[in-house]
Amino acid sequence: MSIEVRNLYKAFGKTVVCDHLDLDIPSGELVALLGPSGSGKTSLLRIIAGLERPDAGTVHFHGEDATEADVRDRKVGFVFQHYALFNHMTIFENVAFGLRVRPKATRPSDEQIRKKVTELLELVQLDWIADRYPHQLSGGQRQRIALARALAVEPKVLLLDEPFGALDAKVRKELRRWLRRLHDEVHLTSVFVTHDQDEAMEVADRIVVMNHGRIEQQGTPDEVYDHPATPFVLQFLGDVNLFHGRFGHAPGGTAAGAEVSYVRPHELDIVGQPEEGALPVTLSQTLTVGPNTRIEFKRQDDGCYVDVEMPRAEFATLREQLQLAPGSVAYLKPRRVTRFEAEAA
Ligand SMILES: Nc1ncnc2c1ncn2[C@@H]1O[C@H](COP(=O)(O)OP(=O)(O)OP(=O)(O)O)[C@@H](O)[C@H]1O
Repeated sequence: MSIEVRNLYKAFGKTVVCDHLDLDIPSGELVALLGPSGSGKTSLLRIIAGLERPDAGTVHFHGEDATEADVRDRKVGFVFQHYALFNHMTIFENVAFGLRVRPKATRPSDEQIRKKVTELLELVQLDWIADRYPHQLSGGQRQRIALARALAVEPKVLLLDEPFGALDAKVRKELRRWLRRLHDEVHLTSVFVTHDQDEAMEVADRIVVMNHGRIEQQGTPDEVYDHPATPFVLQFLGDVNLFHGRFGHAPGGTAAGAEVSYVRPHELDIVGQPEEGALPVTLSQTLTVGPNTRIEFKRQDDGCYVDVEMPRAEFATLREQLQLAPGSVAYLKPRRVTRFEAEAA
């Protein structure tokens, strides 16, 4: 089921959380609402869910106006950050719950419920813990059960609010991949809220970047990363070095002064000799984390720091070749520069 949001407006007192938003979510897509804390992601999700009323604007589900529809009639499934499983019920009964509380006329038989719950537990690969209780499960397992429970009532839309937010980094990573695979099997229109750009990039078909209640940009992960529409999107999606004016030129020139140049740390080459367009710098320190080394340089013109990142083996070779150590002089050449007008930055 597709979702169409039109001219949506919502404010809490003076805080505008949805500032005349338009958004189209095609049927079957997995969309991430990505933005910093307070940008309005959760409010938008709650309005789509029917848990919150907009002040103005509409939400359509597959062309039908659902703005005034009750949350129960919207056929949405929810998964929240804090898994709200019933502790006194087995995992099986937790997943079966939504089916068992249906009115008699639409309630499936015990046999149908058994079949459905078993299928869902297999889908989330936890059929072997059906008889356990929530406290006997890990956080990651509980979130998978929360997802199975949301899917049990066959929602037309799945809404997830920071579903992995309470889990540690390793489990989070596993569950991202797992959610992606699950979505490829089920193809349910899904919207998930996250403030983690890696999570959005890895999981979503499309990313909607939000800031101050507005949509800054939407597109595939590659589109928003490679062609950021605004300095905010560029900076939110990963580390970046900022240079006033044209890269490699001192700020203050007429045309150059009106621009800001951005270069990501992994898009800078280190060379040993001065070259046209290369920035003279002094090595300050290096830091190796996992497979990459981050090298911090100080610009010779204005003393600002510039970060470069590269695979650790590559840096080890380069360090040998150029005899790099703290205090060494080197030159930085960008492989790619993104420029915005200074006012936009
Ligand atoms: N019920 C409410 N009453 C008053 N203010 C609210 C309410 N809900 C949200 N807000 C405010 O609206 C702003 C946007 O909140 P929202 O939860 O939508 O942002 P978010 O992008 O999801 O942020 P986070 O990642 O921190 O949850 C925040 O400043 C928040 O304090």
